[in-house]
Amino acid sequence: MLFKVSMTVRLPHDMPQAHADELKATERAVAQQLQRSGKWRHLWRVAGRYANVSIFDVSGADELHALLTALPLFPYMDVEVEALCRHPSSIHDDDR
Ligand SMILES: O=C(O)C[C@H]1C=CC(=O)O1
Repeated sequence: MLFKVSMTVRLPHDMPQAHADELKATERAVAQQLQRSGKWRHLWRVAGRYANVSIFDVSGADELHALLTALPLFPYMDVEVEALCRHPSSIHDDDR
C-alpha cells in the first residue's frame, strides 16, 4: 500500500546543538536504509520549511505506524498520513 506522509520537524529551541546533530545523523541513516529497502519510495524537502513530503510503500497502516514511530525525530515531528490508491488515468504500473 502506498501512503503520502507529510512530516514537519519542530526541534525545541533549547535542545543542545550536539543532541540535535546526533538525532539528525541517526535519522538520516534510518531514512536512507528505509529508502534502500524500497519502503520509503520518495523523500522530498518542502522548500523553505523543515518539512518533507514522502511516499511510503508498505504492507499497511500497522507497518507504516511502526516505521514512523521508530524514527529518531518522531517525538519532534507533526506527521500527517494519507492513504493513496491508483488513479484511473495514470499510465504508470508502479503506482499501486
Ligand atoms: O529532514 C527531515 O525532513 C526529517 C527527516 C526525514 C528524513 C530525514 O533524514 O530527516
